[in-house]
Amino acid sequence: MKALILSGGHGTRLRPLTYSQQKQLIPVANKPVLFYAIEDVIEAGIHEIGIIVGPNAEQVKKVVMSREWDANIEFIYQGEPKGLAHAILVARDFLGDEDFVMYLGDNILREGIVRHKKYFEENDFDASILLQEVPNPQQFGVAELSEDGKTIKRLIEKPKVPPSNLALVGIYFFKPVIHEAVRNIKPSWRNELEITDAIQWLIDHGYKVGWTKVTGWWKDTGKPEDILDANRLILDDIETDIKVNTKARIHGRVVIDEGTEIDENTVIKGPVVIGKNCRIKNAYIGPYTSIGDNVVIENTEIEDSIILEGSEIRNAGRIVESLIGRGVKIINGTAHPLGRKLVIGDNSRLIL
Ligand SMILES: Cc1cn([C@H]2C[C@H](O)[C@@H](COP(=O)(O)OP(=O)(O)O[C@H]3O[C@H](CO)[C@@H](O)[C@H](O)[C@H]3O)O2)c(=O)[nH]c1=O
Repeated sequence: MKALILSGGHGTRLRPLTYSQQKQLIPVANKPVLFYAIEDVIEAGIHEIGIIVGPNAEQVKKVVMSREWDANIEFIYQGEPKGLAHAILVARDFLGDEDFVMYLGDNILREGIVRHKKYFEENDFDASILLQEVPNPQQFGVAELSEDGKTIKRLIEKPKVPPSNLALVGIYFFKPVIHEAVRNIKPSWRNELEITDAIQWLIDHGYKVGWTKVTGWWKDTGKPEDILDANRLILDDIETDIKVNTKARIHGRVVIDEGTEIDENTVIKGPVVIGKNCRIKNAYIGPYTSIGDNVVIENTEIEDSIILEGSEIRNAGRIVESLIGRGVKIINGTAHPLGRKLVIGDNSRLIL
């Protein structure tokens, strides 16, 4: 089996962060979202991975190749994001005539895919999808099951009136017949070749489509709230690992990487992850916070937030539920004229 991981698209719902970086590279608990997908497929014994790349192809390649993987990784250029089924079209040569798992690079699934892969393989399905009950099915592909709940009757992409609350998770298993399906569907109202339509084509043509239910948590990290939520869920599982000497007062599970200096006036209450070479002074770092490499924090309280690498936060009061990009400066200055002095990117959100 091969894997096709999707890391293209524009990530419009995550602007301004996605003006400068591909959305699947945003770190959750200091690890790019995309890495969780790569780790899951390798854990399931798949070592041939194709990664679909789009507008920021070079950036994705650089970040992925900065680490060693127990897999051959090929990058497949999609260009404009014309839909999930379009990604399969452009990956045709890479996929050949093998079964494959398609994994959306912005999805994180706590339990991984081992159990789901086994179910697909043991039941000789032509395709198998993963479903989870959600409170907001309008925002996903939704499945309607047969009366006995055994088979899938219909799949609809982002329905206004959902026939159920069973959302399609962004992980799909396919036999090569999917190539015929993606060649035979037409673009949707949003002008994309939808994977839900391709799977519906399989159902309509008598192919066997199975499904498994996700038991642990699953997150589509398409929006800032989702990234913060994924961060909380991942941090819930971390183990303490402090690689430096510090006199800071530390409670709960905390990870601190090499080269980071934290003074004795700082209080850290886990779960918290702090990267390399940070400087933290007279601060409070509260639960569910992830701090990237080379961050400076002084005289500030931060809780339930993600701070990306190279940012500097001084005398900034209390920061909560925030997603702060790379190289950001938040400083409470004393120079006249006093007041908020802002240099903010397009589509930023400030709640003061
Ligand atoms: C359209 C498109 C997307 N992508 C990447 C970007 C994202 O990492 C990922 C998902 O794309 P999005 O456009 O965000 O898809 P989204 O609206 O969340 O919906 C998809 O993912 C949902 C689950 O997350 C499913 O419930 C939906 O049925 C499915 O259509 O695939 C590509 O690499 N190429 C593309 O052409």
